[in-house]
Amino acid sequence: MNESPCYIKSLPLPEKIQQFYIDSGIKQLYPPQGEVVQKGLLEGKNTLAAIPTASGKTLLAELAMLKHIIDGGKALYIVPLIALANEKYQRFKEFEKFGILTGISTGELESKSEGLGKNDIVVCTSEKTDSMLRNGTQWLQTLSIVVVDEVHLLDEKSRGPTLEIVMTKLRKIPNLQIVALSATIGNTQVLADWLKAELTVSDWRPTKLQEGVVFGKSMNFLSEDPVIQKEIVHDTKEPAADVALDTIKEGGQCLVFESSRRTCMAFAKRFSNPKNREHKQINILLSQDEKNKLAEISEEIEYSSDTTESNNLAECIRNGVAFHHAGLNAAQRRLVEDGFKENKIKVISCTPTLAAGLNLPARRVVIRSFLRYDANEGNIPIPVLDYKQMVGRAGRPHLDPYGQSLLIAKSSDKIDFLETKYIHAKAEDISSKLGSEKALRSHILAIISSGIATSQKGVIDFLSETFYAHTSDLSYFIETINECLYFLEENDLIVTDNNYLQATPLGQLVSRIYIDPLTAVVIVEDLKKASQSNMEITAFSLLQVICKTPDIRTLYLKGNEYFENLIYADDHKNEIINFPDLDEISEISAESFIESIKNARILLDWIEECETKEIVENYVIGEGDLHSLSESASWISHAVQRISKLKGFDIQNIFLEQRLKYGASKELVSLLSIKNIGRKRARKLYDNGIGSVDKIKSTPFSEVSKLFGNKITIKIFHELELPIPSDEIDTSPEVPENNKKEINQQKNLFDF
Ligand SMILES: Nc1ncnc2c1ncn2[C@@H]1O[C@H](COP(=O)(O)OP(=O)(O)OP(=O)(O)O)[C@@H](O)[C@H]1O
Repeated sequence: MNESPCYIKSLPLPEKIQQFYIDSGIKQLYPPQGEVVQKGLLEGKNTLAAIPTASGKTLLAELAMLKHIIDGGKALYIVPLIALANEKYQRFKEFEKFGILTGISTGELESKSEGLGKNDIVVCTSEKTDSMLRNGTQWLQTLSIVVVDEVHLLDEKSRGPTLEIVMTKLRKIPNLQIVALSATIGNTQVLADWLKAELTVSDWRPTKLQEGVVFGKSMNFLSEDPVIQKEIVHDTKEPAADVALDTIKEGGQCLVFESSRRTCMAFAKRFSNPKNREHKQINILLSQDEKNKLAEISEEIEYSSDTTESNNLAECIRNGVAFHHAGLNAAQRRLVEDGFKENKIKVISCTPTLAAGLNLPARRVVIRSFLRYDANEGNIPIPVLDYKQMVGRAGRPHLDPYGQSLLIAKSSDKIDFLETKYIHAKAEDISSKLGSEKALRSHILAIISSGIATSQKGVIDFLSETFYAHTSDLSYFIETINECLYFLEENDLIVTDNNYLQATPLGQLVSRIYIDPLTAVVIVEDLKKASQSNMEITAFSLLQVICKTPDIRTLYLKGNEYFENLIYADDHKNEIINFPDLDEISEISAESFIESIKNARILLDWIEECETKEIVENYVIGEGDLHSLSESASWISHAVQRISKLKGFDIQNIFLEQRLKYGASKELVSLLSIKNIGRKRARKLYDNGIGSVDKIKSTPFSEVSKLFGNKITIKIFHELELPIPSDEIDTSPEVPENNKKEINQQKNLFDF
């Protein structure tokens, strides 16, 4: 391979684009980037780049996409997470100055999103891409390049199969170039063979990474030859805290990875307790200016919510350490991430979700425990791939001379173990997770519904092109495919006529609205039963059906919640459509029934306008949990409505979809259609006799502004195209306090 440097100036791109990169400090490509270009990235060749975090994968994608667009093509950039989609979208929007348009879509799983096609680059999650493919979105067929970010996530049980199917479908577009970006994994060559791609594997990084183990008062960087040892000056009796303090002292930032939410918050709390040594020492290390900046973030966190967890987070940040996990609401997560990016927050105690993609580099990364809890297997060691993703966050390009990562050894004999198990270990092979019936049934229905396959052979032929088929035994696969076809036919989702397969109207709907066929089966069964009986269907009845479906990631039962919810279920027997005989069913089924009761109760409280603080504290859940539960329930309630209509069930519309989205009662639904009105403002309007959009239209500006102040009222009047008295414009008093909280609340809800 040619080792000579590859300059931006030498790339086949217009001068103004070359200059854009040079002005941003990128004059020449990093060696692995150069290798990828040399192997044909800009000549349209399929490419698999398996190179470490922060070594410039995004730049490769940009160069390839720009080349296509200059030549009249169109690009799709697929990401695994919404947060990552936003990050990439913001970046690609910088190309607007060259007349290159970027669009983003992460939600609305039933829409064709034809409007997105006007863009040159579209950033989407794999689920959104799959839904557009199912709905026959035309512009997808005009793509000339697809970039798949974090392609190693093919290995992930919940989302990998969708990514795999999306890639298999997209590969059928003629002359499409696929650029797949991956972390370093074991079987890159196998993946490259599947993609018919040129492969570049490298462990080169722009900033060197020293990987080590802490034992006692000593940091031992074992990846170095000779091994580098460094004594830790601080002494809090907590090695991870000592390393964090040492990092701050050196002017750096530190990420501390914990294995659970509980330990993640506990670590941050120890730092924030004025009685503890950690806090005393961090207090000395931070300057007054730094403390002021932390206090500002802390105030914003307090503003974003009034839950105890939010107050705890605010308190921790005020005292120098943040925590970050999926239970936080979206505004809080963003405040912590931005605070860290801006170098205001020096230490984040986090769960591994933070390592999954977002560009949050730190001088040091500490992994406090290499164990992770698994519901089936108990505490198990994390995979090397996850370890590499976490430690890969260490070292900020252009800012740090090197990055350092540290595992904690609790005893001296663990040092060798950790060295072999992680530091010198190669990441595992990835494997397809498409082989299960759960993963396959939804995609098989979609293939049939969209006409990709019209026979069993057609289904098998299509699936023979997947990564699963490329790497596994087909006979077992075919058996599972046949079981799925049987399931779909049994449940009226497909029909077979002389070997000709066709989706029924129900099957077509299920595929388009993007739900698991089993979800549809549960809904149909329960709605049928309900419509045949005389029972009164309440919001709780439908919420319980929704919470039984496999598309809802329910919140688990804790402690003695089983019995408490069993009693509740018994008291509300009349409202439950399908009350199983708990003595006759398995323990697991009984538990999941009771779990559906708990989750339905949470959602009922939400749509009955209980305060968020009250809900999260009563059920001991995070705000983020509540929002993702209500978001997914809102999506399934849409499915309930559509299926009910299609099948002609006589179920009264109780507006669950909108109510779940905003957490509001039925009488507020019409007000919630206005952009700046959420649950609290709608309630205020309603209680003041302004209970509908028409009523707002007939209410004087001054009356509405008494409730919300001028600024918000102007926004509402603007949206409704109502005249605003000229003397009211911009003489506004500030928005009342709880309304500000509501703004954040709404933002969060749309953010998942
Ligand atoms: N050839 C280069 N010369 C100088 N800086 C570069 C070069 N390539 C990329 N960078 C810079 O390095 C940083 C990391 O690059 P980038 O975000 O593309 O990495 P990545 O591999 O996509 O990271 P991650 O896996 O974390 O998403 C960015 O600030 C980028 O501008």
